[in-house]
Amino acid sequence: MKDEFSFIKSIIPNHIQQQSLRIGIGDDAAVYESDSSVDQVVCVDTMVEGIHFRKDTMEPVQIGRKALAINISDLAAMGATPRFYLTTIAVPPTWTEDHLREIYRGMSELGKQFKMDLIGGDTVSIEQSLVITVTAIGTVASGSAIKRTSARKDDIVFVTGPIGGSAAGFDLLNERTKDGHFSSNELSYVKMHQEPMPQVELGELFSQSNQRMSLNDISDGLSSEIFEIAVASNVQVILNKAHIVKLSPQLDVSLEKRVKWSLNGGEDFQLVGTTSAEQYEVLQKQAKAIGFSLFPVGVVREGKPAVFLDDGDKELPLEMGGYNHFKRG
Ligand SMILES: Nc1ncnc2c1ncn2[C@@H]1O[C@H](COP(=O)(O)OP(=O)(O)O)[C@@H](O)[C@H]1O
Ligand SMILES: Cc1ncc(C[n+]2csc(CCOP(=O)(O)OP(=O)(O)O)c2C)c(N)n1
Ligand SMILES: [Mg+2]
Ligand SMILES: [Mg+2]
Ligand SMILES: [Mg+2]
Repeated sequence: MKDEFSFIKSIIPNHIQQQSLRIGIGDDAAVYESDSSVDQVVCVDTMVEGIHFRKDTMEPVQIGRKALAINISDLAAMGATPRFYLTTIAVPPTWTEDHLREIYRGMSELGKQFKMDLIGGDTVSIEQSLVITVTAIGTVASGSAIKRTSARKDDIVFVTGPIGGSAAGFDLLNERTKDGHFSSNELSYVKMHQEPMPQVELGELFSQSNQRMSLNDISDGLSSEIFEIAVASNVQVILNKAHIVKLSPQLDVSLEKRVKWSLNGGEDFQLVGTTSAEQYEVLQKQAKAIGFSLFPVGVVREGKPAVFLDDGDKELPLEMGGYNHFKRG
């Protein structure tokens, strides 16, 4: 990158999507109108070269897209509608301005899909690895955000799509890199890793339903995300192994590996939630009406917070094997 200021100028969006924006990129801070009928929902997540992506696992356009997607996913997990985002980028000398523009193109394309405006950020230099931090802002009807604390005994535990696909794709990328040859089945998992799709429409459906439910998005792995719900709600969760196998990557590897990907792989960015059996049926119908589906993976019961895996014969306590930044092995 030759010049910070010309770079910033080059990434200013030409069009805005949100009518409430008063001041976007170009002043000391962004300003948007707020509305007392909604609650503001804000989150931030960072992606670091070497930890979340490498040049041989993802194209720059996919890195940008994913940096925004993982934040939109956190908004979806609260039931919010995405509105704005801010992007901070720390750039080492090994990344060209063309690469950076591709990163911003990835963000802008996904942003457009969800009617989000880029309203600010920061650009700095760094010695070694590229770091991208995105702050996302959304809104939800006042008092309707969906929390992790609302699981109750006898709830159904569900996910919104396949799980473990991102980890399977990452394994394939480690084996062959992004330029390797993949069958169309393999490529579908590689894409789950490189281009995860946040489940905004379902999040919105859940918050609009105004029913009791708990919700989380799957960044670290199903086992660890459902454990967070169990702890927050003070309940136990029993996951059904046969159900999880059905949602796991359909690749010619051992069943053990497929289950491990699904439980501990992470970066699926599907939603995991719990709600009463009655409400589950209603939500399933509403989800199908907008082209989505819910998949049952377990049940909630009373007890000291813990997660078990039921293999049909017995219940095994689940070791928390999801991704942990300070326990990578
Ligand atoms: N360094 C930090 N400083 C302040 N809050 C943090 C920090 N890291 C994480 N959090 C907060 O801790 C909670 C859990 O974070 P995290 O596990 O990263 O959530 P998620 O998986 O949804 O991104 C969130 O409320 C997040 O905002
Ligand atoms: C090069 C590389 N190594 C490892 C992974 C796997 N990985 C990195 S971070 C992560 C978990 C999710 O990231 P985190 O920063 O914990 O997101 P958050 O929980 O804050 O949403 C996983 C599975 C990857 N995507 N790329
Ligand atoms: Mg986070
Ligand atoms: Mg989350
Ligand atoms: Mg995490």
